Amino acid sequence: ERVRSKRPYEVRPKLPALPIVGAREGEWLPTLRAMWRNSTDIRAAVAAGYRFTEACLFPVIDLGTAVVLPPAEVAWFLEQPETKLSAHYHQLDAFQFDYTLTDPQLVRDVKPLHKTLINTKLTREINNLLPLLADEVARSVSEVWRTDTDSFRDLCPMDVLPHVISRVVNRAFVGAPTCYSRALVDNGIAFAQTLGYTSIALRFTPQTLRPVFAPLMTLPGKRATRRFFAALRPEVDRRLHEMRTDAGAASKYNDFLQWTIDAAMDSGDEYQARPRTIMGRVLILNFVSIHTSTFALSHVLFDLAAHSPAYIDELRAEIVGALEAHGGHWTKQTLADMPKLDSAFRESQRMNPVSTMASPMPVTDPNGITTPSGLHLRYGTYVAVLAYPILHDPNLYPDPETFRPFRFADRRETASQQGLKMESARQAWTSVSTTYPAFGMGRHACPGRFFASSSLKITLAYLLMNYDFEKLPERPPSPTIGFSLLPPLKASIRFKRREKPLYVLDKGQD
Ligand code: HEM
Repeated sequence: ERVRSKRPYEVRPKLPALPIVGAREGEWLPTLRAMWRNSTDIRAAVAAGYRFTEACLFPVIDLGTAVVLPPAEVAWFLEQPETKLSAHYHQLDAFQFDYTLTDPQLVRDVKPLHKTLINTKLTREINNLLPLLADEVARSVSEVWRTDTDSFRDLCPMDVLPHVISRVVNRAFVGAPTCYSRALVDNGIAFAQTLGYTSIALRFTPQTLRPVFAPLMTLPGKRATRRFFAALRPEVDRRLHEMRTDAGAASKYNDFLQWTIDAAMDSGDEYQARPRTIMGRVLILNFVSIHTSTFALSHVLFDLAAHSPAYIDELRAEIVGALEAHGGHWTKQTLADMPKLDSAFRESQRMNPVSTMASPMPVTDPNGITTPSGLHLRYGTYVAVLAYPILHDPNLYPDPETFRPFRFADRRETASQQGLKMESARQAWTSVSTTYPAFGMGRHACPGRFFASSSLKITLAYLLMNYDFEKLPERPPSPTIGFSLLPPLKASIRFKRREKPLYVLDKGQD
C-alpha cells in the first residue's frame, strides 16, 4: 500500500522476464551494459527493438528500462485511459516540473488550461494570426539574420533560429510590442534550454536527494523565469487594469495572453487571475514551442541545403504561385495550396523526429495492467512504442533513408486523382497516426502542431523568397541524447540575402 501511494514514476517495479534489447548472451550486468549500448547508438538500438514481434525490455539512460510493445499492440497502447497508462505522469517526471517550475500547480491537471487554450483558441485563430506571423518573420529575420547582399556567410541555424522562432511565436502569445522585448525573448529561450538540462540532471539525482539539490540546480531556470516575468508583467498589469475599467477591452487583443486572462476572469478563481499564474502559462507555451519548432526548421534547412537545388526551385515556384493566386495574402488557403512545402517538412520530420520513442507512459493502475498478449505489467512500469523505426520502415516509406521532400505531396496527388479524399488528407504534415508518430500519437499527440506547421511554413517560405543557400556537400549528422534526436548543433549553412526577394507580399507583409 505504501508503494502504491507513491507516484508511478517514483517506484521501481519488478519487471517481467523478457529479452533485453542491447544485451549479449551470457554477459554480466546485462541491463546496465545494454543501457550504455542503447544510449550511445539509439538508432541501432530502436531498429533492433523493432525487429521483436513480442514485447521486450529496452534500457536507455534517460528513461530507465521500459517495456517496449510490438507494433501489433500499438493500437491497444493508445486506447488505454489515464487510469491505466499516463502520459501526464511521464511529463511530470521527464521535465521534473515539481522542481523546475516556480509554480508546479500550473501542470497538475491532466488537462491544464494552456492545453485547452491551444485546442480551442490558438488552433482556431490561425487564419487571423497568419498576417501577423508573416510580419514578425520578416521583422525578426531582418534583425537577427544578416541583411547584406554581397556575399555568402556562415550561419548556424541552432544559434540564430531560436531568436526568430521565439519572436514569431510570442507575436501570437503576447502580441506586439511585448514580443520585441529582448529580455522576454532571451529568457524564454534560456528557460526552455535550462529546463531541458536541469530535468536530465535531476533525474540522475537519487529521489531522496532531489529536494536538497534542486534549489541549487534550478537556479538558472528560476533566474530566467524571474526575468521573463519582469519583461511581461507591465503588459499583464496594463491589460488587467484595462479590463477592470473598460468593458470592451478584451476584444482589442487576440493572443494567448488575452485568452488566458479571459479564461481566468470567467473562472472567477483568484488563483487563475493572479499575474504570476497568467505569466506562468505563457512561459510554459514558450517552453513547449521554441525548441521543438527550432529543431524542425533546422532539420529542413539542412535537408534542403544538402540535396538537389532543384528541390528549392520547385518549392519557390509553388510558394510564388500560391501567393500570386491569393493576392499576396497569407491565409489558410494560401498555405493549403503549398502541398510541396508541407511535404518537405513532413519528410524532414519523418527522418528526424524529436524523439525515437512515442509517448512513453508509466502504468498508473495500482493493480497493474495486462497487455493483449497476456503480459502483466506492474504499477510504475514504463511502457513505450518505438517511433523512429516506424518512420524508417521500408514497407511504409520505400527508400526510407533518402530525403524525398515531395514524397507526401506525390501521395496526396495520387490519392486525390483516385478520389480518395481521406487518404489525401492523411498525407498532411499535421496528420498523426500509428504510421506517422513524429508529433506523438493518440490523445497526447502534440496539440500545437497546427500552429507550429503554419508558422514554420511561413518562416521557411520567407527564407526561400529572400535568401540564397550554398549547397552543402553532405547532410551533417543529427546527434542524439538518450532517446531524443537533435539537429546538428554546430554545423552551418552558407546564406546570402537576395538583392530582390522572389515575391513581395501585399500590404507590408514583406
Ligand atoms: C514542430 C514543432 C513541434 C514538434 C515537433 C512537437 C512535438 C511534440 C511531441 C512529440 C509531443 C509529445 C506527444 C506525446 O507525448 O505523445 C508534443 C506534446 C506537446 N506539444 Fe508539441 N511539438 C511542436 C510544437 C508545439 C507548439 C508550437 C506548441 C504550442 C503552441 C506545442 C505544444 C505541445 C503541448 C502542450 C504538448 C503536450 C500534449 C499533451 O500532453 O497532451 N508543441 N509535441
